[in-house]
Amino acid sequence: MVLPFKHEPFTDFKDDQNRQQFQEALEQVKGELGKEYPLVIDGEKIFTEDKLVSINPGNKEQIIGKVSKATKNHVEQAMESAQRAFKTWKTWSVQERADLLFRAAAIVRRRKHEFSAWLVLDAGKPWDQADGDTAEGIDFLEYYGRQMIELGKGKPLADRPNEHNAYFYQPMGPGVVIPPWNFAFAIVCGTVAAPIVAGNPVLLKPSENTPVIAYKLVEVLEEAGLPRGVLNFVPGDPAEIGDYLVDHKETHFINFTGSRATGTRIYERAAKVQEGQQFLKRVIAEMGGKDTIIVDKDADLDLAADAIVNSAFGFSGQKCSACSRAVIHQDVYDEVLEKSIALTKKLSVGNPTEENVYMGAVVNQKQFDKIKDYIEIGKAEGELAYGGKTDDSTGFFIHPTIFKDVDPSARIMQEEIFGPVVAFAKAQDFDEMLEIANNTEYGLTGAVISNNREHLNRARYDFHVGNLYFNRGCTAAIVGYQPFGGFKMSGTDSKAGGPDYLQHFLEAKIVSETF
Ligand SMILES: NC(=O)c1ccc[n+]([C@@H]2O[C@H](COP(=O)([O-])OP(=O)(O)OC[C@H]3O[C@@H](n4cnc5c(N)ncnc54)[C@H](O)[C@@H]3O)[C@@H](O)[C@H]2O)c1
Ligand SMILES: N[C@@H](CCC=O)C(=O)O
Repeated sequence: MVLPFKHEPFTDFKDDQNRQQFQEALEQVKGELGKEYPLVIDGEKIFTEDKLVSINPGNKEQIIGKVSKATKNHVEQAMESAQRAFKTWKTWSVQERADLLFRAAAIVRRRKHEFSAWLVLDAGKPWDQADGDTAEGIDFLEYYGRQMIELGKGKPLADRPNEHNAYFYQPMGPGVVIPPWNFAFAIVCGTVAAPIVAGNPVLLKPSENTPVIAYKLVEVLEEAGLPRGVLNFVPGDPAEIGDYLVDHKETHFINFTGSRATGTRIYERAAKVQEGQQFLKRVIAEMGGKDTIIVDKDADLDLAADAIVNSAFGFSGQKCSACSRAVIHQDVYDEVLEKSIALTKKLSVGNPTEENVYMGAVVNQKQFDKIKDYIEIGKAEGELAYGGKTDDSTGFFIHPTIFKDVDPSARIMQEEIFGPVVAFAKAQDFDEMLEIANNTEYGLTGAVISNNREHLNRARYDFHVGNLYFNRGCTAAIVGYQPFGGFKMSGTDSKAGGPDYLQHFLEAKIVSETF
């Protein structure tokens, strides 16, 4: 019997034993750094000369792993293997496919700290953030397994005398999964597990920043019994193989999570019907955010400051959901700003392999340079209220940064920075707060801190974001509790971790029999 879904508990790092076990996992993973990893095509491990070299963002000298790079030829072989695998994978019962995900979840759960330790070293995640990432990966496996069992029952239809109508779901065929690096385990897990449990083979091209932890998932699924060819691992240079994967005439779906620029490119290219293509491709594109926390005059101001600071600086703001805009009622603006600065001063920045580090390094030099540029832009657009310090001598460290008195149309209020930078803007009343909150091209997350029920009710419908939170921060959605996905240029609103997600990878079929 499958137990009802409950999210994976987070590790309590106040507990000595948990801390000790996490340290041991870090030591174990450190002993495995620098290894070479293959492509996986049709179950075969293929090592190539050309490699992606993944480094520790907190310690640039440390090589995490060297991962083989797929060429277009490899992608072609992977697609052929996926097509072959589809013939048998689609015949597995939904229960058998779901059981495979449950076994994979059990494997990860048993080695939870090891996976989190890889995230600390490969993605620069502090312990608690890494633990949350691994827990979310387990949740996706558990949740989508249960959802598939449910969908396997089809949907009820009306029948008439001598007529039997059936509504059921079937897989579509092979597709491509293109995840980002910032939830290097959870998002890879979720975006791969969903199409696979639905019966579709996958070509996984992980982010070039975090390919090692993605390979670890491939190993887990193999250990859980996934047949050859159902998951093909094709890391590589996106400039070389990205378009090829998307354009391929046998690619039935592209399950993408990443930036607006890449997502819109994929969306456009996938719309073109290639020679010999016999179906329309589906694109799931979950993209960036420019997320706002509104603080009403009638609000708990300590809660407001805590929500802003943790949503802005958790994982150094490298979340699509991160708060990068705080829009505050003029009557409480100074107080919320002061409280937010006071909380920010207490945050530690350092190498996340150490315990109790709040913020590690940002992911790479490119991201470091980009954030640094935005800090300079911010200095011209508003007043630097706190932070602004950067240091890339050993790793890519950026200190939490607050700008005040920023105009809502300023670049730092409009463009996704994806770093620990938050801009504060003052508003006269709730109408203006909502207007500012909605004045970006994104629509991913948002939060309202208020004790005014009428204002909360208005925000429910007029704050145009896919994930809206009341009296809490705007990050940390949990699978099955807050399905995730945004409006506007934040994407196709797929609601990952929600009850409608698997339908993106299924064809609904009706069979009507007269007798
Ligand atoms: N909405 C969400 O659920 C969500 C979740 C996490 C991250 N994000 C967004 O992701 C972005 C950060 O991730 P990133 O830096 O990895 O994004 P990115 O767009 O640079 O890369 C995402 C993926 O696309 C691949 N890619 C790049 N160019 C490609 C091309 N031409 N064809 C095919 N694939 C290509 C990359 O290799 C990577 O695997 C931020 O904008 C963030 O907001 C969104
Ligand atoms: N689902 C995550 C964000 C994922 C994007 O980076 C959250 O809710 O914070």
